[in-house]
Amino acid sequence: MKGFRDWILSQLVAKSVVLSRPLSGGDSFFSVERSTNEVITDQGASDSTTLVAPPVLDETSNSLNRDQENQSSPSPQDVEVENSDQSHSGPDMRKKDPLVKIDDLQAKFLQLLRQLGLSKDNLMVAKVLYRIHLATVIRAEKSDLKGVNLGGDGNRVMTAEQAGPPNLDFSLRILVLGKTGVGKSATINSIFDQTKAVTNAFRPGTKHIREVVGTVNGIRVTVIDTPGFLPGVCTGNLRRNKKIMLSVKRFIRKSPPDIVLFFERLDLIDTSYSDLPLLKLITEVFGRAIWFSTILVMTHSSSALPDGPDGYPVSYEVHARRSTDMVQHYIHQAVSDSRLENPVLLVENHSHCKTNIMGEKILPNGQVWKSQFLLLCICTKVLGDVNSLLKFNDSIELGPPAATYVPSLPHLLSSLLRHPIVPSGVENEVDESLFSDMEEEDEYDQLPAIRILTKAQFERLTKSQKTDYLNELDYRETLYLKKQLKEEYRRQMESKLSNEKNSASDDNSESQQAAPEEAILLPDMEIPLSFGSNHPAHRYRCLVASDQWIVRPVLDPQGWDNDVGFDGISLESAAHINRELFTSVMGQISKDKQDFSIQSECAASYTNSRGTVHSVGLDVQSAGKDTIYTFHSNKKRANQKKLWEDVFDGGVSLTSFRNKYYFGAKLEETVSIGKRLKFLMNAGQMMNASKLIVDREQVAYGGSVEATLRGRDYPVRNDFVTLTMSILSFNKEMVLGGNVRSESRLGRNLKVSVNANLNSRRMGKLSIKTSSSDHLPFGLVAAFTIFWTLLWRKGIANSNNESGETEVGEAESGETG
Ligand SMILES: Nc1nc2c(ncn2[C@@H]2O[C@H](COP(=O)(O)OP(=O)(O)OP(=O)(O)O)[C@@H](O)[C@H]2O)c(=O)[nH]1
Ligand SMILES: [Mg+2]
Repeated sequence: MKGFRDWILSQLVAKSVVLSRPLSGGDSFFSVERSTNEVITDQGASDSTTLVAPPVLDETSNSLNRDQENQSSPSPQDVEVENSDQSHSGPDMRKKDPLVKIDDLQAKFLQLLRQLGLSKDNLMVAKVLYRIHLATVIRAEKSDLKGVNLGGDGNRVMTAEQAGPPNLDFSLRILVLGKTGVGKSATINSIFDQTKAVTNAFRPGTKHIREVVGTVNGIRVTVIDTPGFLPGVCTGNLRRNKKIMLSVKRFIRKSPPDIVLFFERLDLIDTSYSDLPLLKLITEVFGRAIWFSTILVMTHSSSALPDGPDGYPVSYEVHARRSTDMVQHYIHQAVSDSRLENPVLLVENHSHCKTNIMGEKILPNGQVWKSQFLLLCICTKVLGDVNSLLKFNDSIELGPPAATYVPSLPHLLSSLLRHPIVPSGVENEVDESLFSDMEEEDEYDQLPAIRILTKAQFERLTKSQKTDYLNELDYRETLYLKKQLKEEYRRQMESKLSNEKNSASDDNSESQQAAPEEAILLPDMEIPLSFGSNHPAHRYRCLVASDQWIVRPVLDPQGWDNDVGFDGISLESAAHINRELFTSVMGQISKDKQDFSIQSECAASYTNSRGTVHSVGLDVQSAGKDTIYTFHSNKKRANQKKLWEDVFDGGVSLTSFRNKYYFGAKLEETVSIGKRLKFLMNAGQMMNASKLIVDREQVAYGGSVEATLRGRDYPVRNDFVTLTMSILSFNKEMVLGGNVRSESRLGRNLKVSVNANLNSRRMGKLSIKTSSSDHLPFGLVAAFTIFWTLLWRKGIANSNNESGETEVGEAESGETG
C-alpha cells in the first residue's frame, strides 16, 4: 500500500516536472480562432508564458548538426514567420517542418533584441532560448525528424544579428485588465509617450473597451484598453465586473491578444489584499489559460517605501518582491495551481518620474521599465508562438493535479512483494518473540557500581582512560536498554494475561472499569511563521485521552497561513476485540474548498489456536480526482522449531483504479535462525484483471531472495547487513537486480548506513549516509565520500562506456549532536 502511494506521489511530482519544462498551453482562452497547422498570423496569440525558472542555457553552445538547406539562407523573408504568406515563400520543407519554423522564430527573436538594443545576456532571454530548445527537443523526440538543429544555430544567429537595417515586421497585441484607477490608461500613454487614452484621478476614466494603436521602437503595438473592475466583494460589484469581463471576452474573440497585462498598484498591496474573488472571476470567465500569457504590472512603483519591522523603510527589492509574491500567491489560489510563475513588470507613470540622460523613465532601482516591458512582451509572444507551432497548447493544463497515469504492473508487483499486508498490531507480536529467549539473568544488575565523573574530572583523565571510561559507559547503556526492553516485554505479556483473565470472568466486569485515564497533551506542532500582523493567538491542541483512538489535525506545510494550515484530520485506532480478533483503522482526510482527499487503511485479523493469522483489509486513497481501492487478504503461519523459526505468508490483493482492476498474489517464506540470521524468499505475480481473457503481456512475475545478518546487540542496536537478489519479468523482458543494505555503528559516535543497488540494465545507485556527533570523523567521512564519488565519475568518463544510466554517489551527511 505504502509503495503504491509512493508511486502515485512520484507520478504527480513527475507531472509537475513535465509542467515546468515545456512552455505549457491551456484549455480554451486564445486557441479558439487558430487553425492548427498554420503559422502565426498577425492576430496569432500566445497562450503561454513562463512557468518555473529553468536553468540558463548558453545558446551558442548548441550549434551543431544543421542541415544544408538551412545553412544557405537568411534573407529577411526566411526569418519571417509573422506573416503566413511570406513564410510560405520559403523552400517546401520550411512550409511543413515546424522545427525549421521554430529555428526561424529563434533567429528572428535574436534579431529583434539586437535591433531594439536589448541585451542578449539577459536572464529572461536565456530562459526563452532554453525553453525553445527544450520544447524542440521534446517534439523532436516524438517525431522521427533527424538532423534538425535543436538548439539554435550559431551561423543562423550570427547572420540574424548581422542583418541589415531594422525590418521589424513584428507586432504585439496587448490586453490590459485591472481594477479602476490602477493606471492602465496612464501606462498605455507612457508606453506610446503621448496621451492616447483618457485618465482620471478621481473617477473611472475608461468607459468603453477601446483599441489604442501605435508604434513603439519600430514595433506595431495594439493595446486594448478596458474599463476598470470595481474593488470589493459585494455582489453588485462582482456582477458589474463580470459584465465588463464578458464584453472584453466578446471583444477579443475575433482577434485574441498575445499578452495580457494584469495591473495592481505596488503602493496599495499589503497583507489586507483581498482581490481573490476578482482573480477567481477572471479565471472563471476567461479560463485558466489566460494566466499563461499574463504579465503582472505594478504601477506606482516609485512611491515611498513602507517601514519594516525595525522602523526603517524596507529595501525596494524586498518590498517589490513581497508585494508581487502576494499577488502571485492569490493567482495560484485562483487557478488552484502553485506552479505558475508570471513575469513581473514594475511601472511608474508619474510625470515627475526620474529619467536617465536619454529621457527614459527609470525606477528607483535604476531600471528603464519601458525596455523591460518590450522585452517581456516579446518573450511572452515568442514563447506563445513556439507553443502553437509545436502544438503544446492542449498538452498541459493549469489546475489541481489530476492523476492521468495508469499504474505499471511491475511497480504494483514490487510494492506487493515489498510490503507486508498484515495489520500493524499483529506484526508487533511477531517482533515480541525476539525477547522471549532473553530470560537469562539481567546483566545490568550484576554490574559493579560506577562513579559518574564531572566534566572537570573527565578532563583530568589521560587519553586512554578517557576512551576506557566512554567505552564502559557505552557498554552499560547497551545493557540498560536491553533491560528496559525486557521489562517492557514482560509488562506487555502481563497485561495481556490479565486482560484474558478479565474477559473470562464476566461478573467482575464492573470492577474492571478503571478510573478514566488522564488526557495527555501532545506536543505542539511546528507551524510556519505567520506573515500577517493579525497572527492568530489560538492554536490547535491535541489531547490523547485513551490508547484506543488517536485523533489529530493534519497540518498542511504548504498552507498560506496558520488559519488555513490545518485542513485535515487524522485518526488511528487499534483494538483487540477478543483473544483472536484484532482490528486496526488508520485514516487521514483533508478537505478544503476544492479538494477532498482520503488515505485510509482498515484491517482485521483473526489468529486461531495454532497461531495462524488470517487477515483481510481495505485501503482507500485519493489520487487526484480518482480513488484507488485495494482489497487484500492474507494468511500467515509461524512455525517454531528448536533451532529456527519459519513464517509462511501467502496473500492476494485486488486493486481498483479508474475501472481497471489489478489482481496480485504472493507467497513468502521467512526463516530466522537464532535472533541474528534471517532468510526471506518470495515470489508473486500481478495481472491486469480488467480483461476477461488474460493477456500474457498483461502479467508481471517477480521474486526475491534476501539474507539479513543482524548485529550482536539486536534489537537494542539496529546494526544489520542485508543482501537481496530480485528478479522481475514483464512483457518478455527480465530484469535482475542486486541490493546491499547495511547500517552500523563505527565506534561510539559514528553511524554509517550504506545502500547500493545495481540491475541487469546497468542502472544502479549508491547512497551513503553518515551521522556523527564528532566533528572530525564527520568531516573525514564527508571528504572520503566526495573524493570517492569524484574518482568514480572519472572512472566512468575514462572508460567511456556505452550508454546506460548510472546514478552514482548520492552521498548525504548529517550531524547529530
Ligand atoms: N504617481 C503615479 N500615479 C499614477 C501612476 N499610474 C497612474 N497614475 C494616476 O492614477 C490615476 C488613474 O489612472 P488611470 O490610468 O486613469 O487608471 P485606469 O486604470 O485606467 O482606471 P480606469 O480607466 O477607471 O480603469 C491618474 O490620475 C494617473 O495619473 C503611477 O505609476 N504613479
Ligand atoms: Mg483607464
